[in-house]
Amino acid sequence: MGMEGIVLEEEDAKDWVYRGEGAVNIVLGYIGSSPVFVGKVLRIQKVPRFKEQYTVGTSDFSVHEKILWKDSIDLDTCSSREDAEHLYVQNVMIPLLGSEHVDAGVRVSVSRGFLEAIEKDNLCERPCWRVDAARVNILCDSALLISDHIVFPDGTCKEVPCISVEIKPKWGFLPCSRFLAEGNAPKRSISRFQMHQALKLQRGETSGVSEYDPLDLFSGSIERINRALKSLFTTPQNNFRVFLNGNLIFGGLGGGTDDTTFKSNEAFEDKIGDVIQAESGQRVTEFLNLVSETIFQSGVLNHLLEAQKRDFLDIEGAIHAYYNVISQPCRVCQDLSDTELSQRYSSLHSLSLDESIDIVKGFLTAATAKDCSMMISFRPREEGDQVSSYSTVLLDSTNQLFDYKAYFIDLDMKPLKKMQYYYELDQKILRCYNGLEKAVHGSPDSQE
Ligand SMILES: O=P(O)(O)O[C@@H]1[C@@H](OP(=O)(O)O)[C@H](OP(=O)(O)O)[C@H](O)[C@H](OP(=O)(O)O)[C@H]1OP(=O)(O)O
Ligand SMILES: Nc1ncnc2c1ncn2[C@@H]1O[C@H](COP(=O)(O)OP(=O)(O)OP(=O)(O)O)[C@@H](O)[C@H]1O
Ligand SMILES: [Zn+2]
Repeated sequence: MGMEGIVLEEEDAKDWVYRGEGAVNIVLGYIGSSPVFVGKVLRIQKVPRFKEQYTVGTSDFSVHEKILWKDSIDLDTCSSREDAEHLYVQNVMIPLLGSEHVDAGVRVSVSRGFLEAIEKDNLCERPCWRVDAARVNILCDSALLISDHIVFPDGTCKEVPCISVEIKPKWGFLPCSRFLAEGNAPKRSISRFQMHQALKLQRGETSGVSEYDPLDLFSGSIERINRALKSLFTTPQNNFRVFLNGNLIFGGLGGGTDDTTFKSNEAFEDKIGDVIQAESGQRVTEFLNLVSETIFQSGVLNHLLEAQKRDFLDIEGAIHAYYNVISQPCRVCQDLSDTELSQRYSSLHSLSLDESIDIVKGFLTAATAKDCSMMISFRPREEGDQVSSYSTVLLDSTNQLFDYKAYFIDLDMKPLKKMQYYYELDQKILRCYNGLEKAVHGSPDSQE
């Protein structure tokens, strides 16, 4: 469907309603009647408030970034950041995740009046802390039109309910790089997500530790997938949300870690009564079974795991390749006084530019896959429904058959300059986790 010639103007803003947002984008659902937009969401870029100037265009891509991605995207010919992001999804992420699970969307032109109206009209819907942090970037001239993953477009005439989950799975594997320092051994046995919880707790970014462990969700075992879902339900943080007919009924809006709007189990049980035909008190369990079964059967996370594994050296290895790529002295090796230690990384520093580029590209691609979310939507099929174009899943215990679809969202390119930050964050997480271990198990030299 061509979007040429279409420009969203100020008066169109009333047809778009707040859906949610992350740190970088705000997402609106469509309630108007234009066939071009029905069943779509609009994803609009934001700009941090503390940043003095709005920016547009691709000036924020560095020379090295342009070289890094040159085989997949010609960043020089991109007219805007949306343009570049769109090509990144199209050329880098879709080949990894499969086009049946990703909609790259199309760009649509927006006027400044439209963006200003969107900013003004949605202020009260947005979480305060998100409003304080960023606003709509009114200098953008386009936004992305993406299919709305929480509705089924070929709406039957009957009112069929639709229930959707949004899961931010995070890192599904343990690193096994030979470049991990000895002191960092916990990384080989404890998930990054669980270790990060300790730091988040210490920094007050969460008030409680999540029970969720991504290794369960990615395990391929139905029991462990189910355990992961139960943990997500108990401690959702920003990793789990549920929508009923497009409305949030469980989890926090706006993506924060700790603004979970707690809804009692009973209220949730009542709300999903139309979709899950189980007795009250059993519906949550059955719903989580349905999601587990779907993840298990569809194998949709296998692709994501493969994409995440493009990081095969871990940041402790990739950081050295990064300094090769930007042709600067390695800050990590510089700080190592011990020559023996820095010898360890000399093999990385003698790699060719192309080899270094491949390592860093793999790392950043994996970073996208470690931070994206997955949306799975379900609608019950009824006796007499025609053959469905969707996959189906059977909920054994209630003998209900559901259409479902699974999509990945938020597949943004991670900036190259974040590499040093990734290295530092990793060190902080380890220091904090090791400190905690000591506190719990006693220091190594304390007598038992
Ligand atoms: O570093 P992490 O694992 O904490 O991930 C960040 C996310 O934090 P969380 O999932 O809550 O732990 C963080 O999410 P929140 O803003 O905390 O919801 C962002 O997704 C961030 O990506 P970006 O800077 O917007 O490109 C994420 O940064 P990246 O590491 O993916 O670049
Ligand atoms: N295609 C879609 N269909 C339905 N809902 C969507 C879609 N895309 C995004 N959303 C909703 O909007 C929210 C914000 O979108 P998104 O995660 O893309 O924002 P972001 O700013 O890029 O996030 P982050 O801070 O993680 O980078 C999502 O959490 C989801 O609830
Ligand atoms: Zn180095």
